[in-house]
Amino acid sequence: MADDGMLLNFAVPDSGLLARPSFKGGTWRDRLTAKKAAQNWHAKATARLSGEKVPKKMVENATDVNRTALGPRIPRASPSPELPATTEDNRPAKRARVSGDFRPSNSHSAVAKQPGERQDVPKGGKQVISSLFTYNPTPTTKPQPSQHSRDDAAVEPSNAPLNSELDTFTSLGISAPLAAHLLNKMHLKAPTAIQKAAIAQLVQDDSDAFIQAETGSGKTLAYLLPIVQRLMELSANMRKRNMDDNVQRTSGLFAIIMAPTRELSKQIALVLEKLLGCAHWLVATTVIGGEKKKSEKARLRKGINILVATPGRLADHLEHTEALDVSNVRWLVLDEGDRLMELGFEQEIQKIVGALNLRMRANKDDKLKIPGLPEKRTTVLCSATMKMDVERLGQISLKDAVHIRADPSEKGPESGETKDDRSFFAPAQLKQSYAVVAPKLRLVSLMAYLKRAFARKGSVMKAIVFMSCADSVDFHFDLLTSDLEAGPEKKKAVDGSDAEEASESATGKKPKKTKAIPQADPTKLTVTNAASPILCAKTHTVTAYRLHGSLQQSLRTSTLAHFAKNKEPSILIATDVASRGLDLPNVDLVVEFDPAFAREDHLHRIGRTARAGRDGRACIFLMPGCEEGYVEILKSDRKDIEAGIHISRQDAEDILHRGLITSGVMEKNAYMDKATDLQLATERWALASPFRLEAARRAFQSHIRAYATHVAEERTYFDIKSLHLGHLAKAFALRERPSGMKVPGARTGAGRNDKTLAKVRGGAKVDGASRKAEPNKVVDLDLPDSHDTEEATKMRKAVRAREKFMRHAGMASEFNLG
Ligand SMILES: Nc1ncnc2c1ncn2[C@@H]1O[C@H](COP(=O)(O)OP(=O)(O)OP(=O)(O)O)[C@@H](O)[C@H]1O
Repeated sequence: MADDGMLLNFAVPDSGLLARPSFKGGTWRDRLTAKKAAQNWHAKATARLSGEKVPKKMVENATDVNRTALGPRIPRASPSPELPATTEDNRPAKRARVSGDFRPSNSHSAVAKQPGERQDVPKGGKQVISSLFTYNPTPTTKPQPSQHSRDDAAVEPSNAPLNSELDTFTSLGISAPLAAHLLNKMHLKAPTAIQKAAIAQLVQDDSDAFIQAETGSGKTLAYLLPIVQRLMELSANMRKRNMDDNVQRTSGLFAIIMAPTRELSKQIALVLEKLLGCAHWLVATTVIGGEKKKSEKARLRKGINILVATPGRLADHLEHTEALDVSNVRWLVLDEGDRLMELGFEQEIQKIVGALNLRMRANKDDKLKIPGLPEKRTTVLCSATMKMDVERLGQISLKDAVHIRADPSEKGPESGETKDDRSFFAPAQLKQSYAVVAPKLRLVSLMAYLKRAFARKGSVMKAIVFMSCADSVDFHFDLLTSDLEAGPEKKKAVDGSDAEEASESATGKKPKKTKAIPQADPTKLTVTNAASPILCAKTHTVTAYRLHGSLQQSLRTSTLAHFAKNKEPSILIATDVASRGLDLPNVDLVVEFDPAFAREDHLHRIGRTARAGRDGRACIFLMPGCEEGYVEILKSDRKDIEAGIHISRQDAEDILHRGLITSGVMEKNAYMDKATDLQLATERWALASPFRLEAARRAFQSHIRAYATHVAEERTYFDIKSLHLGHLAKAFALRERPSGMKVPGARTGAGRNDKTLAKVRGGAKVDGASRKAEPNKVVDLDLPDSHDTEEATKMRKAVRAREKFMRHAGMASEFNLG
């Protein structure tokens, strides 16, 4: 609104217009914005009064500043005594506009009703439209100038293949045909450091082994290659003795590889299949659940030599499938041992190890049938960490194990450092950064960050964004794959369509123009990939994918396969179901939008990039305040932090500016307008459909619950009582007060009701004057008691709480227990 009309009413004192008003209260940014607005207004008024033409830019600036200051938070100039006040100027500064009608009366507002827009506001529901840039907590830490001075060239990758001519697969005892197959078919020239150590040991020795190495260092081949090599030797032995031609599928089951999730098992099976290309007489299969047991049984009956399994399903088959003969098993691998324990597979593993021991003893004569079959079984345990539960797993499964590490000079259990999981580091070449972003700015900052990342084709091919819960993944996926500018009548073509249609759009084919179905739920779980209009650039499209445990297994598998194969820029929004062991090619960037529940999870997440010596970037979003302390954890990720490697920092302003202001613009604060517009567009988008609104509320609530499940020792950084729920709601495009939020069909747990959020805060009112939480009140979320001192108890409780949270949030199958 132009101010011109109002100025006509002003009486101008002789002294000329204006003793400059003073600006008090708010942050320096608020005061600066208000001061600029007043300066513009002052210059304009003076020009008008002296009959000069007002430059157009000045008018725009004044309007822009007002718009940015949408919310009433901008401290108004104290009315000058010389200034006859208008009604507008006399209006007391309000913190936020709260009204039954969610439309602000302010005509400057960018929230004016859009044509065709639905106003899905609950009857009598309060809407809060506040400015994005006011009342934000200020960061407690400042960036160090040196934090931006990382010398990339000096960093040697820590998980790359070795480059000495002496380090070849054959020099480690791998046969020439297998080494040739590795080179010609799998394009692997030299082993990585962990492969060198593990292959040399396992090819010639039958001792048990504990393999510990960082992410992306090639652990899978480190244990698969020796097994395949030894089985090929068995075959050669049989040929020599003129027995059968080779080892046949009916010769027996020789190796079992256990992994905690179905995805990981499938991935291992794929690598194994490639490896067996040079020994086609060896047969491998998987038993991992999610498939009919009958067909698994049929495969087992036909005979297999190597089995990849999840513990639950394997234990089941051992009990119920007669055809599964494990008397010849001489290699047992427990991959991701710490995860196996975390997910509560201890009992199953105990059962399996017990059954293997029993049947091996009972069938000792069988080895005569297969000359060269080792007397004893070799058990290999792989884990990134050496936590107490891994020790327990070692006790169950290993005997006199050799500790294999990439760098043998590192200290191990023999040095008495068994419980030190600080021996698990991020790859040296991984560039880490953190973004300090206030809760209200989180959503727009994420979009700006991703926009910038994908702006230039090729700068980022693939990115993974980690979120804390499935509901949040669904909400963000839906948002990123929607056209925020289009009204509901121009709904995205993939809304309401099935997965195949979505896949087509992802493969570059034109999306089918399906008719918008008004009642179709756009959040429905059959669509797991679609183009992301907000991230697409003129030169390329960006496809967004979602992945979490509430999706059907078949959909999860196809989504991962699709993401892995996609040669165009793409982004996977996922829960921790994608954090462990998954080897997705060309992931250049990992964004931890919600920090992980524990340091190890965080290391596994960022380990999805910078694999096998390749470059990679990772960025974690932290909120100002106690979360900034998490930087200490980030520093502990790095072995090389003392060597001058820095973790760079970005603030929300940088992110918004870089992501939203493209061409050589202009005013310093233009990003505020853009961010405000974007935020308002997301809010309108959420309001336009009851499904979206519900999904946004559900995502918000699940996010808060997930927030409460950080492991006890990290809860100083993630203190749920310090969360500003009202601000955080804005990051889910919500205009409602969290206290009154109702989610029909929310995945609530037993005994939970709509007051959950208030309870999270220790019974304090969520909004309004009594916002402060009562510090000593116990958080009522069925969470672990934070007063425990014993580490083991803490960990167990945290895991139990997390499992409980998942159950309550309807994510029981998050990890696909096999
Ligand atoms: N010798 C090698 N040379 C080049 N690339 C390799 C080599 N060995 C493995 N790789 C590649 O490295 C990547 C990571 O391998 P793998 O998944 O086995 O790592 P990992 O150590 O198990 O990682 P995580 O701990 O994340 O599970 C794979 O893409 C694999 O093909």
